[in-house]
Amino acid sequence: MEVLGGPYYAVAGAGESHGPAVTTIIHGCPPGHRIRRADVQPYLDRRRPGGNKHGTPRNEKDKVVFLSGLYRDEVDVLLGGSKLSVDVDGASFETEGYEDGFTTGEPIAAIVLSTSKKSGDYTQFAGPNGEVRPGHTDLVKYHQSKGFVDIRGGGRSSYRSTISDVIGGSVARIILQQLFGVHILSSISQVGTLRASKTLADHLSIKNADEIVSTLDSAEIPSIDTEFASAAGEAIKETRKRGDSLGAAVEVVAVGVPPLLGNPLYQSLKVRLMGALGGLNAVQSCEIGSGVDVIERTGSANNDPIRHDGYQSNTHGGLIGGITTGSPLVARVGFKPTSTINLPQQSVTKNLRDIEFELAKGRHDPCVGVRAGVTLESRMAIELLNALLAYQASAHVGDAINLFGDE
Ligand SMILES: Cc1cc2nc3c(=O)[nH]c(=O)nc-3n(C[C@H](O)[C@H](O)[C@H](O)COP(=O)(O)O)c2cc1C
Ligand SMILES: C=C(O[C@@H]1CC(C(=O)O)=C[C@@H](OP(=O)(O)O)[C@H]1O)C(=O)O
Repeated sequence: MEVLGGPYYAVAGAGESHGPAVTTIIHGCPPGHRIRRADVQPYLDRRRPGGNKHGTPRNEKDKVVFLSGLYRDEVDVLLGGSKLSVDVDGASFETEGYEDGFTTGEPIAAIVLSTSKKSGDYTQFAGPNGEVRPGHTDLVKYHQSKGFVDIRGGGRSSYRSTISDVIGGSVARIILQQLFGVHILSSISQVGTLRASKTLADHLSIKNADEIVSTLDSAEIPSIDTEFASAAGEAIKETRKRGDSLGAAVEVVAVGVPPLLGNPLYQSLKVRLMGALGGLNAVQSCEIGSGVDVIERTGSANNDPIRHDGYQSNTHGGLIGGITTGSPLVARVGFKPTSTINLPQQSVTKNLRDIEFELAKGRHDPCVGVRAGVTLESRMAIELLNALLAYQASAHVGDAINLFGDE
């Protein structure tokens, strides 16, 4: 089944790039946590298309409406925000979404409408004679679906589907922050051949997290290294003008992570995290801690010294044996250059006739790394909350379970 996280905290999504809406259902959310729509919306604002001049020109507002799973007795506060109206069969129906409530432990559903679609731009890809973009899902999805794939935008394989990741991840990170003060941030560390000279992992702590968040949130290229960010912005602009695209790397770091979460082997937090981050659209690599740099080190240079108060350095990136150590969780994710470009390329039609492919129309990101950070953070939050719930489900065998006091 296509869910993120799980089995304890799981996020299910539905909806194509040019469909009416993207729908999300969160299963397994623990009860009693305050969730305000206004606390989730800023994460969707970071993800939305049209919010960054270095991203796709498609401009969606992506306002979230919560439909279930929240409650409080002050119903005017619970319902104090969004309205939902639908016209069907000549009749109009109106209701309110949830604005501010406490999780009940029951499924949380949310909806985000898609309103800025130019589906006519994609007729080039329709039917058996439709053309195939090298690097996108057009060919494999067409044949896998026996020709019934939605070809508008990237269909279900579009980055638009990650609205669900961000809604599920935002609820998870709000809860992790309420419980343990966890902060999860990301920073672009490479664009093409340009590399940042500062790393987020070296600079982030629980104390300065809010300050770093506000700097990154206001940046066009969200990177802790502002000099690199302005050079990267220029490179993206120039590359887009030439009709081409650029790859990127994004660093994701969580601080305040509780120790001892995660299973040791086949479902280890390392496996899960690498799958969750490495499985995102356009990702080609996912490194933990020092990543590929460890290959050239000796053990004496790579081992993190330990004292009674914890690990003294963090080449391990917060995980040993797939279990959290309490050190920051550190990952570095590598993205390929956007496959949809404005240059001629060799390709085929869906029925495998050779063609010289040229993109007719469409709105695309010239460097996918620019908008990817919030989704990586969200996926990390989902895996962390799932691991926390798994720990609590398995680590207290033998503890008394009482409802009305002592037996
Ligand atoms: C933030 C982000 C934005 C993206 N925007 C585009 C885009 O505008 N055009 C495009 O062709 N691919 C875009 N992609 C990549 C495609 O979704 C992805 O390449 C496609 O689903 C195929 O999956 P794969 O590259 O993982 O094999 C984007 C990816 C991310 C992470
Ligand atoms: C719609 C979003 O980004 C899209 C991601 C995407 C892709 O192939 O992944 C391709 C483009 O799709 P379209 O041409 O349908 O607009 C991007 O704009 C979004 O992030 O919400």
